[in-house]
Amino acid sequence: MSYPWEDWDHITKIDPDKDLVDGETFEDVCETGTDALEIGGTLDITEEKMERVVEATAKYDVPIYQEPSNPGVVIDDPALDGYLIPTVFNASDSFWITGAHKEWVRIEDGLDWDRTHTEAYIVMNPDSSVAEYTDADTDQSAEDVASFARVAERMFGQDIIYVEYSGTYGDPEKVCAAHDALDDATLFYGGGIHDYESAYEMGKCADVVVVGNLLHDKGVDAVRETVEGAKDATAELVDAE
Ligand SMILES: CC(C)=CCC/C(C)=C/CC/C(C)=C/CC/C(C)=C/COP(=O)(O)OP(=O)(O)O
Ligand SMILES: O=P(O)(O)OC[C@@H](O)CO
Ligand SMILES: [Mg+2]
Repeated sequence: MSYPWEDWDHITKIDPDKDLVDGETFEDVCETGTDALEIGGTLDITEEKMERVVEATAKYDVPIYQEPSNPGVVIDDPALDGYLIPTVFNASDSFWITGAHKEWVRIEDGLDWDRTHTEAYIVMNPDSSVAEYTDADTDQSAEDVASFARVAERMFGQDIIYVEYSGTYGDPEKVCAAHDALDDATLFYGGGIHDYESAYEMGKCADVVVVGNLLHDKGVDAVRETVEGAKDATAELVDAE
């Protein structure tokens, strides 16, 4: 089975609760060269806010995925290419590993399984909302992170492993360790990517870099730089093969 994210280098994550920089549009976001849009955030997300972003981005070429932070915000919109459903491997509360998923399946009849995929998160920034929200155990060495990644791929059949430092730049050694532990699964990295260099450095370790806050704080020119960094990192890895 092949999946679209196997060809991606860069995702822009849009938080429906936050505004774009003044004067910028969703068309500008779609023209940054990013490979996909992921729409989601942890706090204060509603169906209405989700719908607004999907509507504004649907007419452009970039694929759009919803990343719901709880079952109550999932929207049924044909414009979505799919759903990327988190499961947090280092959550202390099993609700964030399988519990929310069970509730979702229980309340929702007729889930579109072909468009539904999971992301195996390893949450690493103790100060992020997502770490607090899921009560994640973020004290993980490179070896721990690599082992979680291997468990996710080999024992739980996950196609996407996501090392998440939301809000802060992570430790490339840990991200590279996760990458080395994987055979075929795709490694996403997100957290604190803010310029060409940071995208390039993490792009050397992860298959896909995810850029979030930068879009809302600095805007599309800054995001475009990170697209270039991520793409250059991949191109060099391919050349070296
Ligand atoms: C079963 C369904 C439909 C949903 C459950 C999904 C789960 C387990 C969610 C756990 C939390 C999670 C991993 C959410 C993904 C979104 C995310 C990481 C957003 C970024 O969060 P922060 O940057 O920390 O938050 P803010 O930007 O909102 O402060
Ligand atoms: O907002 P930033 O720090 O770029 O993180 C991106 C993403 O991984 C958040 O889920
Ligand atoms: Mg955020």
